[in-house]
Amino acid sequence: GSDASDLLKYNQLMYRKKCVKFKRSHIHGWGLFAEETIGADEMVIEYVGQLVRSIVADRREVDYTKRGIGSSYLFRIDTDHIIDATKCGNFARFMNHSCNPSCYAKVISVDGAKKIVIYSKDTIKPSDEITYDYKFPIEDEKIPCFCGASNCRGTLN
Ligand SMILES: Nc1ncnc2c1ncn2[C@@H]1O[C@H](CN(CC[C@H](N)C(=O)O)CC2CN(Cc3cccs3)C2)[C@@H](O)[C@H]1O
Repeated sequence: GSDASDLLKYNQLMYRKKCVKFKRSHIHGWGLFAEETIGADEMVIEYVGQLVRSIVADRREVDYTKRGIGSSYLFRIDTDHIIDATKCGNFARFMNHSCNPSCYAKVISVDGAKKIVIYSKDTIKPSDEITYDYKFPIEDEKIPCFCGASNCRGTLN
């Protein structure tokens, strides 16, 4: 099933990381870009960070917002768990949102530990920006989306 394939691809990714780097993005600030061709349905990168429970993340979000960091290094895994990449994370935290993304996020279990991995949807060419749909919950205070896709929804939330 997909679990076995997830595990195989995760181990392959740990053995040989995909060549990616962060550069200025046309979408927003810094973005993550492929430096090699990445095939369709490949595991591109893990969204690394601290696994925290929702109540801890809520407290941190208030603190980060007060310190002007904002809350967008927080990645929700499920109703009770969040990955916080604010203090420790990898390049994955530079990925921007797109309404027509090159990748998608998936929660997998590795030895019982939940992890967020980013899979390519289609072939990604060198210097393509690596994006995924943030799937932010709908909010009153809108964040305008600059992904520029023809099917852009106009906002992130
Ligand atoms: N399609 C989009 N349209 C508009 N804005 C976007 C899009 N997609 C990502 N965004 C912004 O990017 C944040 C997600 N960020 C991804 C990387 C970001 N580009 C960066 O340079 O750090 C991480 C958060 C942590 N914050 C630190 C900051 C850096 C500069 C101003 S605040 C940004 C999001 O919360 C958004 O504010």
